[in-house]
Amino acid sequence: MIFRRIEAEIGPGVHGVAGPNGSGKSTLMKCIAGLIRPDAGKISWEVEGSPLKPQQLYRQLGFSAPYIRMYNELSCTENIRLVCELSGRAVGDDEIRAQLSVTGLQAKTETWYGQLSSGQQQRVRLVSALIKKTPFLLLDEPGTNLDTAGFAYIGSVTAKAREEGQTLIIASNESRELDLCDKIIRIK
Ligand SMILES: Nc1ncnc2c1ncn2[C@@H]1O[C@H](COP(=O)(O)OP(=O)(O)OP(=O)(O)O)[C@@H](O)[C@H]1O
Repeated sequence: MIFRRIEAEIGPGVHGVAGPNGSGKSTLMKCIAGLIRPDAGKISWEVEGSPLKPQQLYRQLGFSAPYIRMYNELSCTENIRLVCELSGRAVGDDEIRAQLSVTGLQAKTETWYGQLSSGQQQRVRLVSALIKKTPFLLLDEPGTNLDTAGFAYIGSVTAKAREEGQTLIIASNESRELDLCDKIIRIK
C-alpha cells in the first residue's frame, strides 16, 4: 500500500502535489487520471455538477509527464494530432503549429520528435496536454529540462488556468513549480 487517508476535494485553480522522491506524487497523478486503479477508495470527477464516467474522462483531461512517450519517427505536429484524435478532440494542424510556436518550436513543427532535445520534447508533451483546452489538466513535473524561457511558458499556463477556471494539478518537488500553485497537498 502506498497511500493511506487521502481525502481531498479539488476544484478550479492551481493545485500542487508535493513530496520527496518516491513519496507517490506520480502514482497519485496516475490514479487521478484513471491510468492506475486504486485497490480501495474512490476518485470521482464532475463537470458543471454532472459526474463523469471513466470513459468520458479522457476527453476532459490533459496530462503531461516526463515519462509519457511519443513516437520518435513522427513529427511534432503528427504526434500532437494523434493525441488529439485519440481523445476525440479534432484540432487542425494550423492550431497545432501555432501552439508549438508559442513554446518557441516554430522551426521544429515538422521535425521528428526523436530528433529534438529533451527540453524541446518536454515542450511538445506540454502542448499535447494543453491544446485540447480541457477543464482538467494534470502536469507531472512540468518544468523538467526546461530553461528559463520554457519555464515562463509554465507560468503563463498557470495564469491562464486561473483566468479560465480550469482545475490544474502540478506534481513536483521543485520550489519554482510549487511557487506557481495556490494550494499544496503534501505527501509524507
Ligand atoms: N509500476 C510500479 N510498480 C511498483 N511500484 C512502483 C511503480 N511505480 C512506482 N512505484 C513505487 O511507488 C513509489 C512511489 O513512486 P512515484 O513515482 O509515485 O513517486 P514520486 O513521488 O513521483 O517520485 P519522484 O519525485 O522520484 O518522481 C516508489 O516507491 C516507487 O518505487
